[in-house]
Amino acid sequence: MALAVGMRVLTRALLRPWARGLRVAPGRTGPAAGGGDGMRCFGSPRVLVEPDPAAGVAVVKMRNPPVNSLSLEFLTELLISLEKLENDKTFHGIILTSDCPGIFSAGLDLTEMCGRKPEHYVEYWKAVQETWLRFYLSNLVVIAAINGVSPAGGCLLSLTCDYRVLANNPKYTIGLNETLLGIVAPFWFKDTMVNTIGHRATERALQLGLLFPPAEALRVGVVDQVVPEDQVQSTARSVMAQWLAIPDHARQLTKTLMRKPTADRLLTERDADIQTFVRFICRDSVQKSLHAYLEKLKQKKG
Ligand SMILES: CC/C=C\C/C=C\CCCC/C=C/C(=O)SCCNC(=O)CCNC(=O)[C@H](O)C(C)(C)COP(=O)(O)OP(=O)(O)OC[C@H]1O[C@@H](n2cnc3c(N)ncnc32)[C@H](O)[C@@H]1OP(=O)(O)O
Repeated sequence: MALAVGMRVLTRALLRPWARGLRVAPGRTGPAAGGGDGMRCFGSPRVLVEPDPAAGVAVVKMRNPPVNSLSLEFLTELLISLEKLENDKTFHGIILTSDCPGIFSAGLDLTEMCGRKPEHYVEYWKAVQETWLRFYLSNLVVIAAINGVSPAGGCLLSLTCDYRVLANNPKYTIGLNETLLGIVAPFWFKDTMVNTIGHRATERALQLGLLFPPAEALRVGVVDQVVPEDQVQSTARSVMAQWLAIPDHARQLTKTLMRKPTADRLLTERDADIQTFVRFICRDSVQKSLHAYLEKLKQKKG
């Protein structure tokens, strides 16, 4: 039932004008294309997929410049790429990384949550929920190669992965910083963090809106490994090999066993969660905070 609802959201998204023609954008043969067996890079305007069929792995590169903010279009393209890879028996794992220098993802797109109509907020929030559910419950091994800063929704996306490798650069902070924007991380953001670093550490991190630099992120457990910047991709590949050596069915069932209770909570409260989001985001005080935050980002330049 829940899956059917998810499929409807995805199908509806695919029917949107901007989503048409996104299914395959054939490109150059990928550098990681498995010894020239002819499998090409594919993807969409904002998501580049570099397949390595020999290894059963695809590198999914987010390229929604300037900051990989998770707009409705971008989330839809990410979902389409994920679905395509999941439906292709060649692939057992994906490495999620960024094509935008210094930025993994700036999180949810603030312009999707500012000055729009309630119907838009409903549509956007459904896409955010769907992305979390799909990545969190994916049967594939998903490894985040975090090669840039990763606040809020960017951090959440990495937390849906099975393993996180972060580049050792003090600028590459990661965390759920929603309170700094005057907004609140929803319960499933919080649950995902609790499952990763525990209750007390989450309580502190979320209330203070902490963005952890690499050493701190490793200490608290937000990431699993911190490596020199030029070793992020190779480390993600070695870790992937280790995970793919485990019998797939046993690993998948264990993942489901660990994650399903958390996902079920959102699945059973999905509509209520949308209503809560829309009510919250429509508040004057919240809109003011978000506008002020966006303005601050813009003024930073000048
Ligand atoms: C009871 C409660 C129940 C329910 C809760 C309901 C609702 C709340 C839930 C909402 C959950 C929200 C999750 C989020 O993810 S919110 C987004 C959080 N993100 C951030 O705080 C990051 C903001 N960005 C930055 O800090 C910097 O941009 C960054 C990423 C460090 C990069 O810095 P830099 O390279 O210097 O680039 P600029 O800052 O100059 O940015 C370039 C350009 O991008 C625009 N931009 C940046 N971030 C975003 C964004 N997240 N969304 C949209 N646009 C963004 C920025 O404004 C610049 O635009 P310009 O036009 O000036 O070029």
